[in-house]
Amino acid sequence: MSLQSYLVPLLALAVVYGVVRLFRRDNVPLPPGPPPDPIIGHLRLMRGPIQETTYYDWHRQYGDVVHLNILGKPIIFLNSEQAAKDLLDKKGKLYSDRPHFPAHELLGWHDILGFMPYGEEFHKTRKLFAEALSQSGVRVFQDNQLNQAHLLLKNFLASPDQFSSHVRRFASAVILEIAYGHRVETDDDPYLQLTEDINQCVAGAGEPGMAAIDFIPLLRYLPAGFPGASVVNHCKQFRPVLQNAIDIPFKDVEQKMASGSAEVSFLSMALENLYRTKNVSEKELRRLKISSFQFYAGGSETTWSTIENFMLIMLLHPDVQKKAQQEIDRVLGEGKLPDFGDRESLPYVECVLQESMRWHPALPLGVPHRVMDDDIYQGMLIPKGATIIANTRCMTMDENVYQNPRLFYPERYLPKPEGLGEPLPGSVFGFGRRICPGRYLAEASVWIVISALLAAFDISPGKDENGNTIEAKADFHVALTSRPKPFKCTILPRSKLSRDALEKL
Ligand code: HEM
Repeated sequence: MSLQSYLVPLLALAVVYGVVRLFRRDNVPLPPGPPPDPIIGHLRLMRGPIQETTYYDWHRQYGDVVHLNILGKPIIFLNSEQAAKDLLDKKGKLYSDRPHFPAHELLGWHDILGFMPYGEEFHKTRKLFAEALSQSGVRVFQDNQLNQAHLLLKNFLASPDQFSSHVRRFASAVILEIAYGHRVETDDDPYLQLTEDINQCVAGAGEPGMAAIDFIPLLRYLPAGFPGASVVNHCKQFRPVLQNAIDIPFKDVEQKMASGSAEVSFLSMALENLYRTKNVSEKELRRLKISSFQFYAGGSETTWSTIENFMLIMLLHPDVQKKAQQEIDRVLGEGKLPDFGDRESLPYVECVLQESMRWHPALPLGVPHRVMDDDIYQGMLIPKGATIIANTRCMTMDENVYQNPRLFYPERYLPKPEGLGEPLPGSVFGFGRRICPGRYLAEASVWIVISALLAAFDISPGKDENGNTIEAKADFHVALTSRPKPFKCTILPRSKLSRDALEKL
């Protein structure tokens, strides 16, 4: 048979496929959503900090999958864990891309794992994380987490009013030691300043996929005073600061490895592996450099927020705090501090951890995914290129999954009849091929801190300057990560035994 005789039927097939696809696409409705304005679509709805209650209402009104369009750009909200699993988990190959984030590109973050497009480089980078942060692999970091947790307790004892900066320091110190082998000894450690710079930089760049510049890329060419364009200035100003945060620790580790004084870390181990191969390329070095930076860019603020959320929740629910303390006293004995080996013997504390992450997830809207081709889900079109938001906040408050979801009720995870037998929140670390690679490390860091705090301290409402009790309020910042607005609390050792144990640390 000649080439032509193959070509004609193949071309005909391709045309038929294209026509069927177009026809199918045109006849499939988009998911429902609130009514848009002409031309600008839902732009007005997205201005200002996004109110999670709004999304919650949309779920009730429009269902598990909601469609918005902003200046013609489709955004799909997945409001139930089932919808997110069906699409992001089961169709991972299609749904694992990230939207283009112009603000983060201006910062020089184009090749950081969290914002990287799906493809070959993604797989190579992700492999580095998977190797270092597997469920069993993260056990090697437990000594570091325990030491830092004990340091946190000592700091709480010495200056309880500064609890927020102590927690922040804990979250950064754990990650810095794991990523670079750098041990934070003092509060004026220059590496802590680097993590501060990153946090400030992230905060000013807006929510990835939700900032004005994500919808109007032209903003980058307009004067900073133009509405929505100030983010461009912020990114340009922070780019060199961020470059330092990427370069300085990397060079430090390289130098220490050359002089034989480097501590074991993610970066030193990865560099050692790399140097075993003959030709090390610039690209491979850059991959390691940006990946170790991603450790603290991804792991510091999220861990800090999760622990502070827990602390505020304990103020709001003193009965839960008491019950968890009773479990710890019963299992470990009064005045004893927990170790990782105790985790399985403290099921109620485990439920408190999971319930804290459900009741107020640190990343309420996850990190946006992007669908790489048209898809049809339950008779609705998910158009190619749409930004996909896994609406964690809605998922964790889903009345179809959790009875009375607004109630903070750790027992809900215990098997019936003692509890309600409800599932652990499966959405807080994201989905599919982009699921948080640091989740085992993160859970371990948060667990050791909350179990040690419960064992050693009573956390109760703070006092104002006149000595009156300040009533705790569930008041949170709404941004990429969500944590409480500054609040006061009283942190006191639970007993003489606890104080003695703390003073011995
Ligand atoms: C309690 C703390 C943490 C929370 C709540 C959290 C949550 C998340 C979420 C929701 C995502 C997005 C997943 C998706 O796109 O579906 C994510 C991504 C990511 N997280 Fe975490 N995370 C935490 C701690 C950490 C830690 C400790 C590390 C590093 C050591 C880390 C590294 C990353 C990275 C690299 C990504 C991007 C993954 C990718 O795009 O493929 N995270 N995290």
